[in-house]
Amino acid sequence: MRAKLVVGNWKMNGNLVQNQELLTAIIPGSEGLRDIICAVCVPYPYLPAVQLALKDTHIFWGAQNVSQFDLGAYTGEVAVEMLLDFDCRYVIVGHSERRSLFGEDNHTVAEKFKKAQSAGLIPILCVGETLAQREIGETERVIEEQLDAVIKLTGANSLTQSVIAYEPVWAIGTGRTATPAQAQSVHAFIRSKIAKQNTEVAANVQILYGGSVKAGNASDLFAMPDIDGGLIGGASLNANEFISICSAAQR
Ligand SMILES: O=C(CO)COP(=O)(O)O
Repeated sequence: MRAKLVVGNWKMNGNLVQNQELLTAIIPGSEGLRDIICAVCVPYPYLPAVQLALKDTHIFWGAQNVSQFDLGAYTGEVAVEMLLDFDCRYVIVGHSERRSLFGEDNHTVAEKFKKAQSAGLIPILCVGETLAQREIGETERVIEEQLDAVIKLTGANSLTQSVIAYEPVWAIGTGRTATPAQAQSVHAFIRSKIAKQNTEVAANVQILYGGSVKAGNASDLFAMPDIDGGLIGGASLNANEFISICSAAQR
């Protein structure tokens, strides 16, 4: 049985004071949660403060990106070893904002995935199609290419120690959510694709949905058989919303 997982992606938001307020409100709310894993992925500079705030709680933390390179002359980059210094458990790789705004292609994302995993971090691999791609019937092809780049570099077995997040680009920050049936259909496609290589890995890998998840639509999404939780953007910045979404993921 796969555990449900809800991850907040704070994106480039917050400051020291606001983050502390947010976590102070989330922590007590998280204490009553059962059978679900919660985490927040925060901007790099706040990792020490977030680690300090969360270290004795049930909430895990992580980063939103990582370098594909080893330590060295890469100005402005952050290496996996640095994330380990702050006990990160998760790192998001290949978010659509990184792909579209910062030029990360499938191969770069796969390298980041591999680097994170070889250091013992759990990569959260984001995949998803744009509206234009969906409208011309390319959804499965796009997602297949995104997954294949990782499988080619690391092997399908590596997906056991990872999380996949299906985030349709047209649903991110738009208030437009994929219907539970639309999301389920893509999640089932992802799982069946992995099953062709390894049925056990396919049965165990957590596949999250992301894109305008709110307290009001989370239960219907999480009730779908192949949706194992959510990757939450905007709503993760509001403690009540985030805790409600986590509660909706409880069995
Ligand atoms: O991109 C997302 C999470 O990574 C989703 O963002 P929103 O929940 O704000 O749509």
